Amino acid sequence: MEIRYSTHPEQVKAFTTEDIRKHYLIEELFVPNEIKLVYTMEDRAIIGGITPTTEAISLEGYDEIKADYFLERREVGIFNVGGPGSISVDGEQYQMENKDCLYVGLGKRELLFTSEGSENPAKFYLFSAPAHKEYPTQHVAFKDVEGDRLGSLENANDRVIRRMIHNEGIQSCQVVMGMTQLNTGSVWNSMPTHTHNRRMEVYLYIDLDEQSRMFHLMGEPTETRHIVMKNEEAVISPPWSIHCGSATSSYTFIWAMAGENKTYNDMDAVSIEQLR
Ligand SMILES: O=C[C@H](O)[C@@H](O)CC(=O)C(=O)O
Ligand SMILES: [Zn+2]
Repeated sequence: MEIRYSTHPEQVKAFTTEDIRKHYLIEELFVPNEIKLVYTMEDRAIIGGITPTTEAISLEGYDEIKADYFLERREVGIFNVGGPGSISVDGEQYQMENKDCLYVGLGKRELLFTSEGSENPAKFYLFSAPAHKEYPTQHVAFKDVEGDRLGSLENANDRVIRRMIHNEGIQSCQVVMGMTQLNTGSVWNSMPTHTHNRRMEVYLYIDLDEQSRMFHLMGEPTETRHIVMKNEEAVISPPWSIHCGSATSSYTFIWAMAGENKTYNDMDAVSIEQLR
């Protein structure tokens, strides 16, 4: 498990491109037959990728969290961004098609991740946060969530947002999670942008082709920086940072938050005049 410390906005003013990437960008999440985990001190979230091939992969406790099993003091939201697979939670089997979501609460001991085939393996994306109460395990199939239309083609941000783990959906202690899909010809997400000092957020960009790049924007509204990202990379947004971006093609992203509250609308809107 890799550890990422928190950063102060004053530090970021002097960051080089390499510094920014080292602190916020998460590359190579989906390595065949491996578990990749990044523990960020921002709200103690753990971001992960699990890519089983021929054998099942078990998610266990780690010394970094001094836990005998992963969910001893945590909850986790999971999306499958690869081929079909399944997750077994204390013996209960959940089928996970592409873009399906599973929430697993505090206290579940055995988590086994399996791919249906090794040529097109499942890619399980994880977002975990500390939890103090058990909520039931819940699966939501992508096809069963209609979603809401946001933006417009004129503004190059025509998109569909699906909220899976949130106040009116799957219940959790801290984790709020969902997926936004940009329609063809649209490239901008989350603009006009916002911060939410109550919650950190992570974006995982998917469905970008090999030659496309995301120009993700971060930083204080008056000190913006950008990170050039590829398909299947994630980026950590500290609570004080904006998080939005534009890519060279349309794409999908999974957003995940944890912190002080679970109120999706609790955002501090940033007007376009404020941005520097
Ligand atoms: O705090 C909420 C998040 O940044 C995202 O949900 C924004 C988003 O999905 C979008 O604009 O499409
Ligand atoms: Zn946000």
